[in-house]
Amino acid sequence: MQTSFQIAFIGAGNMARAIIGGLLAQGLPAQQIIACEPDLERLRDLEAQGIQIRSDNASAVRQADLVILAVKPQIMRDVCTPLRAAAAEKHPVFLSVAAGIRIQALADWLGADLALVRSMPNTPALVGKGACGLFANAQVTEQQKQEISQVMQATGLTLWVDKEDELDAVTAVSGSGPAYFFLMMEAMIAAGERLGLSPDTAKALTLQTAAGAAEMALQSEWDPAELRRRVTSPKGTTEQAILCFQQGGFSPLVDQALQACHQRAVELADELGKS
Ligand SMILES: NC(=O)C1=CN([C@@H]2O[C@H](COP(=O)(O)OP(=O)(O)OC[C@H]3O[C@@H](n4cnc5c(N)ncnc54)[C@H](OP(=O)(O)O)[C@@H]3O)[C@@H](O)[C@H]2O)C=CC1
Ligand SMILES: O=C(O)[C@@H]1CCC=N1
Repeated sequence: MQTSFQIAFIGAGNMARAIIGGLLAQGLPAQQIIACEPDLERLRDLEAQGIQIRSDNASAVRQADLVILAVKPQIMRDVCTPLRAAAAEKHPVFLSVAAGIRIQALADWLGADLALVRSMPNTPALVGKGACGLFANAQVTEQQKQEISQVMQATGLTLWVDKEDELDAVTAVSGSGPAYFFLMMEAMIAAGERLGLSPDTAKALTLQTAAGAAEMALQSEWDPAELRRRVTSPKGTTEQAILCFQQGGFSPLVDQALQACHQRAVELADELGKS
């Protein structure tokens, strides 16, 4: 990928590292990335890959065109407010990946005239299979949106949403979504073992089946419901498993889980968004 942007990551934990991995894999030169954490020792592996490292967030903001805020929502306010002066000097675009931090809160903490993007990525960004929702404030220009799309597309699917509130739904579906599929994998591997497969065999079959089902659903002209029906022979084996899921309330449970996730994103925004 090509961008002239210097990209600073404030916080270099799980999500930042997934995006960084995706960007490097797509050929972004490591020197265009700056990673910031209070403890420099935790950044040595990134430094070894050619990434610039800093323990001073403000110095990174002064050097960046795009600042990716990737700290926990609970500390976002304390991390952002000391960056106000550097932001006013350099005017980079800020992109937050935090669940439940509204653009208005970022504007209150960083500066009302700044170009701000709120996003909800997910960790499969690391392998270029991420899914990311984005919402920009009015200060973000079309050209900046295009540049940000180009950066985030290096990590996978990238969609702009029309209303900021939609990002809480994006959180429930794809931000947190990888964990739901990992949970399903954990349960299937354990069940496979109980049915007599070795742990390695149960894991290999489960992961390949998950990847195969996802790839097939992406490539197929049929929707997932039809693909499911095509696996489910009348009076066959799958039918028994699906019946068991349905009798256990699988679809309402998934609905409840996503509602709870969505609700938590709204709660976080209400709790943490005060200026
Ligand atoms: N993990 C996920 O799947 C997803 C996460 N997100 C969002 O990404 C954000 C980060 O989450 P995640 O990566 O999981 O969390 P992590 O805890 O893994 O990463 C946050 C990093 O920020 C560091 N940090 C703490 N204080 C500062 C500071 N003052 N300046 C710079 N860095 C600091 C932390 O260091 P230390 O550990 O020493 O405190 C940590 O390494 C959250 O807002 C979350 O909502 C969004 C989508 C998916
Ligand atoms: O669990 C969380 O709060 C973060 C946001 C989405 C995925 N992980």
